Amino acid sequence: MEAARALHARLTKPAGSLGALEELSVRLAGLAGECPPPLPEPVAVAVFAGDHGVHAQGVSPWPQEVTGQMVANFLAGGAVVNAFARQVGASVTVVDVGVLDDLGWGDEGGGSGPIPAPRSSGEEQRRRLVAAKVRAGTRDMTAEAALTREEVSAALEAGARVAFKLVDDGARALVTGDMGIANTTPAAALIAAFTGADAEVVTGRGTGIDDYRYARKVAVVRAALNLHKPDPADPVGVLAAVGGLEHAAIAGFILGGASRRVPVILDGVIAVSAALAAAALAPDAVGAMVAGHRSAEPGATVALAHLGLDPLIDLGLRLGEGTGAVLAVPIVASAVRVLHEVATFDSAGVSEK
Ligand SMILES: Cc1cc2ncn([C@H]3O[C@H](COP(=O)(O)O)[C@@H](O)[C@H]3O)c2cc1C
Ligand SMILES: O=C(O)c1cccnc1
Repeated sequence: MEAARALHARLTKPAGSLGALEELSVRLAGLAGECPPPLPEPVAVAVFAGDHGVHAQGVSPWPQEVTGQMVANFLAGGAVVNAFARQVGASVTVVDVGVLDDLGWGDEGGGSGPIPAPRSSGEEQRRRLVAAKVRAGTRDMTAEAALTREEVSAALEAGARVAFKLVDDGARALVTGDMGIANTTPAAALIAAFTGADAEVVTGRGTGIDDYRYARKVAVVRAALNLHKPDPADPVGVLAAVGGLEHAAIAGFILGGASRRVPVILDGVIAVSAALAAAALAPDAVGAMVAGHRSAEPGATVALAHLGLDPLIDLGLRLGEGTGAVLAVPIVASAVRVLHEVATFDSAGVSEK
């Protein structure tokens, strides 16, 4: 990091003129342990999918089968995250850690299902399904713990395994994605549990709900927290009480990437709620996290502040899937490219002030 700061001071630009990109490139040099750090490419997006027992409480206007249907859409290349990933040349891996439907591809574990025919886009995209279902959806956290500790461990390990495989296959930046109808509810509960913020402050409208349903959602988050009183010093216990399988898997994915010293670009509120769990398990993992964007969900801002991360972009997105994080990829790559390619005052013969 010292070497990166010293190099920045010699590049042909006023010191500090690249704002947040300078500190980002310094952090990435620290993560890699070398200056300049490797360019963060190729990029691999992993979309973790799961369903939620708390859906029964009326917290989302969408039917649960949309989760499995969207998995098929990701594999066909037709979701927003596919379009954005094509724009930056990223692969898309879909990981079933907890979808209610069996997706028709069996769950023998580790295999990859048949990929539907690509949509008619000229650009190629590597897409793959990883079958790693821990359980067909969580339990309703307002009645009992959403998961057992063993199920949380299995999901954490599934996420870490995906990170290892993607890095072994060459990825030099990982992007978190999520799909799971009702998953903004456990995300809010996780953020409240880890930061101590009130349920009302961290709960948002998710896919878009009216005032009646919103009041109900806040009450559901509050009821789950009151029932389980999760201890933030026990992150596996917090994930078991009020988490989701995709939340736990994303936490494992972050830890897997961090342990390989590869940057993990975080998407929206589901990702940052999972990042709080990852940070509670291994505080050093924050060094590998890059906050891709600020989700419109209020809990995301609370979680980012707790992690001490500033988001790179703020476009009012509230979709998930990894979309906001994929949009940040060119910014992360540009920050690193500066350290590789920009001339110094000496080499370019530019006068200093
Ligand atoms: C068609 C569709 C595509 C999506 N892609 C991401 N989400 C996002 O919305 C869901 C969370 O919002 P809530 O908690 O309000 O249910 C998650 O599946 C999330 O990934 C989608 C939602 C829908 C309906
Ligand atoms: O920020 C997100 O990831 C998000 C927001 C709303 C709905 N689904 C996801």
